Amino acid sequence: MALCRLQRLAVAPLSFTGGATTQVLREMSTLPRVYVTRQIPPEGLRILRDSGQVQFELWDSDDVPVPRNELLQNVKGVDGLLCVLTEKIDAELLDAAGPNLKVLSTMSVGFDHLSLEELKKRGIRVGYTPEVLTDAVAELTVALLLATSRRLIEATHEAKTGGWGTWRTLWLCGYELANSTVGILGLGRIGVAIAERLAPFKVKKFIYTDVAPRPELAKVINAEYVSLDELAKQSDFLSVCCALTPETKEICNKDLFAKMKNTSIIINTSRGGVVNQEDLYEALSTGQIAGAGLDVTVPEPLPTSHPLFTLKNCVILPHIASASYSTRNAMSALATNNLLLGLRGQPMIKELKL
Ligand SMILES: O=C(O)C(=O)CO
Repeated sequence: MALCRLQRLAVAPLSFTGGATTQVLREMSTLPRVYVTRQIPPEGLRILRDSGQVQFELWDSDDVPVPRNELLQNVKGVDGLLCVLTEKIDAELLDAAGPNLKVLSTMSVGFDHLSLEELKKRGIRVGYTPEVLTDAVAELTVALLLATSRRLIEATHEAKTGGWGTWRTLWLCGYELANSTVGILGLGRIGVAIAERLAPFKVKKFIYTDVAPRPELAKVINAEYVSLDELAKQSDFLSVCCALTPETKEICNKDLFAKMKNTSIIINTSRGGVVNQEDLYEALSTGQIAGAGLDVTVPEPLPTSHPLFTLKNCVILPHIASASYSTRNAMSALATNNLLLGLRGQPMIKELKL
């Protein structure tokens, strides 16, 4: 497949080359070898090329992820690996890479695709990309919340397809943020940034839950710490912002939905695995809750035949929360810098404590 060809690049002091010449250069070069699992945005690629620090190979497509078998082949003997969230970095892959692999850098804030235990066991350092995407994710969360609560997708569909009759008193009514209680499940930088953007909509109260109170962050948005039960009971809008861990897997399930108000809306911009989708379908289709806005699902992409797509009160986006040009470039730059620093044995800008 032309799009998915493996591009081999050897960077300065070796100049760009390709094909057989690269092979020769690779044999001659003593520069650390790096594999990049995706055609990352230009800023990161430029840093990698200009560094003169590594020779790298790239899966030269953004449309098709590198097939697992190819990935297992391509990582053999590399010193560094730069991946995105679609690659499962587990024991099999780390074994395939072998003992040279010292640094893994993921172009994501989430790290549920990484087996941290296996990475730690092998002494591999891990970089990731928090903070640079906070604004983009918060912005998209607000957009998704409003699209869901004010039924924007349904409304444009009605307008386009002849459903727009006379002005009607209760047609396409939704729920407003003014005087509402907004609950945040997992209060971190992103939860705070969402609350900061929602506050001017005259939200009455912010509440949150987490494994423990986070007073420093909560103070910024004047949020009250409550139990998960209270979060479900009180929230008019429940924004899921927690990482996917064994503890949070499917934490939004039928027990939680049963405690929510039938006027409440859940928004998930974290990871699909935090929500039990069968239970969500049930809660939405029976009117137990009013709506859901999902930027993340299990699996991704969600098959177009999935029952959630049949529901008018479920707005589904294809995992685009961080998808602005500036943010994706910043993520690629940070991921690349983390990788290069790690390979030099220096502290990364953002490194996971394993
Ligand atoms: O960075 C992540 O973890 C994402 O989900 C994409 O922005």
